Amino acid sequence: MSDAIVVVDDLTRTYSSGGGDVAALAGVTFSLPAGALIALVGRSGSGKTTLLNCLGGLDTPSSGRVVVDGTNVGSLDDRARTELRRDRVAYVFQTFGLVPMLSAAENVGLPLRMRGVDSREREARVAELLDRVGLADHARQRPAELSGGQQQRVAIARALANAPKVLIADEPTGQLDAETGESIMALLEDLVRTQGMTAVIATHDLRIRERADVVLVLSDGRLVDGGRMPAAGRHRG
Ligand SMILES: Nc1ncnc2c1ncn2[C@@H]1O[C@H](COP(=O)(O)OP(=O)(O)OP(=O)(O)O)[C@@H](O)[C@H]1O
Repeated sequence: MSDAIVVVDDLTRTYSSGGGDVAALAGVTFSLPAGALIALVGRSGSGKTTLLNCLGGLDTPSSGRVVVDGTNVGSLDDRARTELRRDRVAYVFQTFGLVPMLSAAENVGLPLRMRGVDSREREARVAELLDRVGLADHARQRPAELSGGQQQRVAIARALANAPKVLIADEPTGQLDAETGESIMALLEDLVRTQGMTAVIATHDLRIRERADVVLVLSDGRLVDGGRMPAAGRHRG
């Protein structure tokens, strides 16, 4: 499986809480091809967020291995983890996570600023990214001046800023009406197909199954479907 961009091997994550240990993930194994759209589904509490957080280095496995783009995420020190999150794995959240005081353009430019990209190059890249998500005319607006769907587009543009190999999205349409949610899913699919990025999208929206190359189904912390890697993603280049 040399072209796997994500390899998860016997991953467990156990939380200790007042009522005893909770096995949020219990022996999850799968591989994902580069350039694929992955839907992660399962009932509330099945472990979706925990899995995404382990992929993105926001949470640490109790045991098992998570390899993203050749890097063993579980064994990274803080600096390497920060670099992974800055350069190779990007997140999109249900609640958008934009900085309220900054304009759309400034929000999108933040990851570039953090990487030390100079202002001229940053401006060009931000304009390109906003155009890519259909917001070229909204660059100066702050999040509160944008609709929910537009805010999520800004968050997606920001996630794309450093050209990540893997985009992780946790319920990206959870706060949006059905039609707006559909347009966000269509945008994410289009980005996967045209940029060769892999997107892992946790969602309750079953329509994503129609778009996805792989559907991972979690139940009580176990993968009950989708562990096998298909031949390849449908990257159109
Ligand atoms: N920090 C924590 N401490 C204790 N238990 C936790 C913690 N985070 C998650 N859990 C538990 O782990 C299990 C999986 O939670 P997780 O948030 O990954 O599920 P989910 O599938 O994303 O749910 P939802 O669809 O509701 O977001 C749940 O039983 C949850 O209560």
